[in-house]
Amino acid sequence: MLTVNSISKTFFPGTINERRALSELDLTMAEGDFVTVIGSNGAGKSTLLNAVSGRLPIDSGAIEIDGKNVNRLREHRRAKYVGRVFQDPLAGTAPNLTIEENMSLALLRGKLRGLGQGLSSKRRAQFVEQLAMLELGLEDRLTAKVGLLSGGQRQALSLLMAGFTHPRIMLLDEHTAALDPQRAELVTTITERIVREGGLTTLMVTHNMEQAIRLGNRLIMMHEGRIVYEADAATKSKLTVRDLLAEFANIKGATLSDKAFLG
Ligand SMILES: Nc1ncnc2c1ncn2[C@@H]1O[C@H](COP(=O)(O)OP(=O)(O)OP(=O)(O)O)[C@@H](O)[C@H]1O
Repeated sequence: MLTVNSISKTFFPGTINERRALSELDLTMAEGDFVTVIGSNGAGKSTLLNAVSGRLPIDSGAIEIDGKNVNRLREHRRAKYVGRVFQDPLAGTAPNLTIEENMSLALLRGKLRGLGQGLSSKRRAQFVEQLAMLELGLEDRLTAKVGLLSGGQRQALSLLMAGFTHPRIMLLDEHTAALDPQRAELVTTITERIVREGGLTTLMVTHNMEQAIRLGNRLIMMHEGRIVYEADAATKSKLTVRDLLAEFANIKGATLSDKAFLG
């Protein structure tokens, strides 16, 4: 479904600030795979997601979605294949638009059309049904401005919207990291549900090793732009945080992400 074939990315090549963020990285994901990604600071995790979403052009290698090379497909064109939720709850939604306006925009993602002539009652009923699934009471607040919602509520809405159009791949970039533990747990539960119910192929970066083990069917560890450790479903089901720490210890010069031990 997703094939990442030997991709490399260097920032500021040939300058004193040169940074090799991805180094001939390979990753293949089958339909329905849910891969969690952990790694040291600056390992290239966000760059990998940026490369897959088309936010960043890669220097070499190829990215294929459903066997189709998307290297030249710009981010807005790739948006119909790719759903994404960022760490910052402010990033995925427009604060000055209402909940229903945000949801309408999400439905139009990847299509070159505006908000059109408004919402049909059928569509509104759909929104209510989907919001009710979040169990946050947002279904009663369709016309509330999204800027009024809490970070956790906005992240839950972003997730719902990202899953809306059944993207071929869902990218989650530390999307629970900015939330307090209780809200992070809630958003994690909603993530599991949206991924499961949508059968979404998902790539999730997290600093939380316990979460990385608990969620998904595969786990990868990155360091210096490469995948340095990989656990398949069978290995992952028996994996412990201790095992992951031992794997980290095996990587020369690697220090865990600063946030690795935080909730
Ligand atoms: N836009 C950019 N311009 C210049 N350098 C960048 C840019 N984005 C990332 N880098 C560099 O590329 C490397 C990989 O960064 P990336 O953000 O992908 O790491 P990460 O694994 O997500 O790290 P963290 O866990 O700290 O968020 C780092 O050395 C970083 O400084």
